[in-house]
Amino acid sequence: MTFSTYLYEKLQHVWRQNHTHPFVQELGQGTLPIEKFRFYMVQDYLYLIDYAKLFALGAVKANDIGTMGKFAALLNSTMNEEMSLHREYAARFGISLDELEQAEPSPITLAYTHYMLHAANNGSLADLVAALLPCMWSYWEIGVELNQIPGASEHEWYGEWVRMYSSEEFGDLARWCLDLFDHLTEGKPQAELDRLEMIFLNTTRYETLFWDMAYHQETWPIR
Ligand SMILES: Cc1ncc(CO)c(N)n1
Repeated sequence: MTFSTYLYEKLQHVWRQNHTHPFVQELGQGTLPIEKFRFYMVQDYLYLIDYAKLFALGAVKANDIGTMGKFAALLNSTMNEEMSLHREYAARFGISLDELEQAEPSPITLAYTHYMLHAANNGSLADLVAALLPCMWSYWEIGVELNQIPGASEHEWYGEWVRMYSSEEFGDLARWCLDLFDHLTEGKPQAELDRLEMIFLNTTRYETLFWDMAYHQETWPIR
């Protein structure tokens, strides 16, 4: 069994909380209040800035030219495609570039991105990928699952989100990340696998906390 399959099966009870979260369910049903999605978009833009840095660090930590090139391509497509799509999508919700760039990260956004950057900066390439994998994999799975709800991909406001994350292009990225993780963890000592499992578990949990933060539009309780 690959390490990703092992983690996936072992952590299903945590993993599924992302799928069943009211934010995700209401997004798929098209009933999510627009202000909650608007709040999510701004925080997710801030998230993507640090997420892109993980790809840059992946290029630094890669041990072969092929992997290095792939991380460079991921950095480029996140910075110059996904984020510009995000800006256009945000504009439809009346969110200006200024608002996106001057927004303050919420406590959860800050904790999540800094946790990922800490794992990536201080660990091996496997640590970096363990931090990254739940984000990509769970968004892809959620995208595919929501895309099966009749009308979800054509929804006036949320259809674009569903189409983006259920796309073959996004699926290819998630699959590449999965294969890399399984390759990097093959035959690794148990102590290292245990550390990677903790990182994977924590970023899976942070995904749920991120949906929760958006659903409740949580900012700093202290201004
Ligand atoms: C919080 C979060 N996780 C994962 C993704 C997938 O890119 C995203 N855009 N935002």
